[in-house]
Amino acid sequence: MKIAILGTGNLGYSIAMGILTQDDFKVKNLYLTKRNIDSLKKWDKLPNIKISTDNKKAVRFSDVIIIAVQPKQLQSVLEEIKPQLNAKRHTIISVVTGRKIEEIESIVGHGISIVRSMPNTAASVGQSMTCLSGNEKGMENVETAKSIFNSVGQTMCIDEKLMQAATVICASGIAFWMRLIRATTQGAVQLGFDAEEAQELSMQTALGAASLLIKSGSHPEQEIDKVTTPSGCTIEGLNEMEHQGLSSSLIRGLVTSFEKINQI
Ligand SMILES: NC(=O)C1=CN([C@@H]2O[C@H](COP(=O)(O)OP(=O)(O)OC[C@H]3O[C@@H](n4cnc5c(N)ncnc54)[C@H](OP(=O)(O)O)[C@@H]3O)[C@@H](O)[C@H]2O)C=CC1
Ligand SMILES: O=C(O)[C@@H]1CCC=N1
Repeated sequence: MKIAILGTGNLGYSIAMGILTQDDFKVKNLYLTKRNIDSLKKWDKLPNIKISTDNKKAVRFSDVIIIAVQPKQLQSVLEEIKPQLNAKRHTIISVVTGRKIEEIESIVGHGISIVRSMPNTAASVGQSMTCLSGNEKGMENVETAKSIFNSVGQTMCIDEKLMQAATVICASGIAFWMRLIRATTQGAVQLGFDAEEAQELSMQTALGAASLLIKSGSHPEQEIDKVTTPSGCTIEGLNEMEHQGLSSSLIRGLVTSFEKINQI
């Protein structure tokens, strides 16, 4: 597969990194663009990778076009590449926040296969959660998008109506979970661990909690019941966190983030 990433910034770079560092997924060519390519120079010598400022050339040399520019930059990039697009050959995968499939179609035309996707920066370490939806032609080719994003994590096909919510939960979610890990690290330091140890304890415990749910398929409360000894320290801490609004503040944060995303 020949893939172009137009706009290799934070997210585009994470996707490229994920694709390049896993073993099973074979990419014939990876064409990476941005306007200032200094930050990509170190990849220039790798085989099958092209670094360029030329979006049109990238499209001509690729089958799948991942667009990872800022929302305000999307229109001009689409207008720039439109003359190069071939409905029989190309699939556009947009990771751009808040830009609907119909907005992309209104610029490039209705015959083009379009997949709207929402990965996250954990793609760089093969652990993205990526939501996908597409126009009719895009859904015919959705296996192509799935194969790319399954190579850097897990995928879920969703109704496009849920894409904004998916952005908050999965993409912004990386930042939210980082803050939780940071806060538990700070708590561990206050309880006597040095900073490095504290972060290790916090990270591995977060990974353990997620892994328990993934592997057992159980509900979080079932796992909580196994940890909360009657009159013990866990329930005491948990209840204090809830008195201080832990669940409520998380849910309110998600809803506030969702309200903002609908203005982007
Ligand atoms: N960061 C994240 O975790 C997530 C981001 N998103 C969405 O992904 C998109 C990218 O986000 P993010 O990576 O954070 O943003 P960045 O600003 O880091 O990346 C955008 C990149 O696009 C490049 N660019 C701008 N204009 C052009 C152009 N005309 N041709 C080629 N490249 C161009 C910029 O580089 P240069 O200026 O050198 O051209 C920049 O590297 C956004 O729409 C964002 O909402 C979605 C999910 C998660
Ligand atoms: O913060 C943002 O707006 C983008 C969308 C999700 C992650 N970054």
